[in-house]
Amino acid sequence: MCGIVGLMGTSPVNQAIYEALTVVQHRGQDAAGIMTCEGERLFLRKSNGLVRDVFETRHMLRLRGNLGIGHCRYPTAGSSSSAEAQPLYTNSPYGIALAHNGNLTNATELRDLLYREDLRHLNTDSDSEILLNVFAHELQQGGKLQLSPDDIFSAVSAVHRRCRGGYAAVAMVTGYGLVAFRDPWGIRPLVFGSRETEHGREYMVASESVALDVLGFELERDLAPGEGILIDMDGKLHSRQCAEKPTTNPCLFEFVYFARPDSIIDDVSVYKARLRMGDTLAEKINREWPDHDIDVVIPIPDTSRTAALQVAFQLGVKYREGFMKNRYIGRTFIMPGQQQRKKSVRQKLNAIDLEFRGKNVLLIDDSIVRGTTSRQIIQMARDAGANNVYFASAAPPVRYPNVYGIDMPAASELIAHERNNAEICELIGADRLFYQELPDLLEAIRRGNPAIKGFDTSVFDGQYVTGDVSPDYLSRLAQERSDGAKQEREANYPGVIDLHNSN
Ligand SMILES: O=P(O)(O)OC[C@H]1O[C@H](OP(=O)(O)OP(=O)(O)O)[C@H](O)[C@@H]1O
Ligand SMILES: NC(=O)CC[C@H](N)C(=O)O
Ligand SMILES: [Mg+2]
Repeated sequence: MCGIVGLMGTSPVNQAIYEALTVVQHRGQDAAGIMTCEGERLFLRKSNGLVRDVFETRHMLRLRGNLGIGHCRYPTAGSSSSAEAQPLYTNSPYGIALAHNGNLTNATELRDLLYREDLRHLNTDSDSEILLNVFAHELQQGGKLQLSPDDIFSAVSAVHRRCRGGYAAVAMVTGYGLVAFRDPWGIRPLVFGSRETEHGREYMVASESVALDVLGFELERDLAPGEGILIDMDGKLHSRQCAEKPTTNPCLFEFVYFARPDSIIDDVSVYKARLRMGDTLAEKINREWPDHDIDVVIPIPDTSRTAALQVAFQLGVKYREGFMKNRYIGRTFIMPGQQQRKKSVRQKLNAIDLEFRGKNVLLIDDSIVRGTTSRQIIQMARDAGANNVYFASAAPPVRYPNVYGIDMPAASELIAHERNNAEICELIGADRLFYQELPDLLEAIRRGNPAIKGFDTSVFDGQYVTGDVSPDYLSRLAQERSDGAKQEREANYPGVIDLHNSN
């Protein structure tokens, strides 16, 4: 998914950006980067790895200035090369750096136009480098030595006209300030907030509100779909709706899995939405199986815990933490290869036998995607002596690829693709399987903010809100980015030598 952060401060921002990145680390574990700006100079450190591993003291000392942006990456395009870690930089015009969460669906066409018409050079296969260069080209079109906020917002409008897909972005324009914008469909989340200091007001932009909380910033609001904001070098906030017909379609998977429960997205508390997912899931179980024989409800840590708690409560059954999580193993779903994901589930979770022995257990997970977790966990529950193992997912079956920032490019890798409940149940080895209904999931989220009319429901129903995702596009994507294709590409990849990086 990727986590992004931007900060316009009144004192050096390096440490605050680092801390904010550790708070959005759950969105991307593969690479991290920070770029800061002091006067005319930009400073960059980025590399593969977790935030805590990428930045050593010597790097932090070099990241000078009161303005900066940061990124932690979960790749959905290009390669895993550290050259594609973000922020990305282009010198012309003005010196611009950008960090992006999401995925462009018209990257191929844009790449071609950037070469042929805009005469721009791209050095990586990253779609984020494309987004950066479209923004840079559009800023250059103004041809001004001195930029005004209007010029910056016109460039954001042009980005919206040219780009399709999911994108939330933070950028620095050297000499002008911090810019942030959100795609006109409102797929990817982006919030901003501020805090008062003795030297004036500071602004922070982030993928999730939890980053603002932890850093002591007050959440002002979400960026509206299509909106652009600029915090200029005097610390003044400017904002503008830059899209012609914006709509709000937040990604359902943020609420199901990606976001931290203590975040608020589009005015919906993720925590409360997950509790409501638990309520409706329990209702369904009760409806379909009123005389159930479930002895205990057990969550699969971490993300399912909030929903599981409420399932147990509504069913009137005990809630027990039967699986312990190794706190030093990250999220398995966002790991890059299937082998690593599979191995990490066992390393990450271990059963407490006494909670399983001789019991009928209902395991709850937030979602079943490839089935990597559920298959192994059900076997572990059996090995621990469970009598019957039932399984329930707080999300509906995931049947279609994601093209907006989640690395699920191939339908064939999804366990629910072209399979019915009975077939999935058998494949994961459960005695019974329950899925949340899509209308119930929508309602669980919408109850937090009835003004949200639409959602990006694509992984559940194959409807893509940007309107440009054809069967042809999906089959090309599957060919290029399936686990097998990725493995082969990375093995034969010559690598990109990074132009602007230091060790
Ligand atoms: O069917 P799968 O392909 O296994 O994907 C779904 C699982 O992956 C995620 O867990 P993850 O370990 O990534 O993170 P978590 O600790 O936040 O639950 C999610 O919470 C499910 O448990
Ligand atoms: N998950 C994301 O937001 C990925 C951002 C971008 N497409 C990349 O691959 O780096
Ligand atoms: Mg999980």
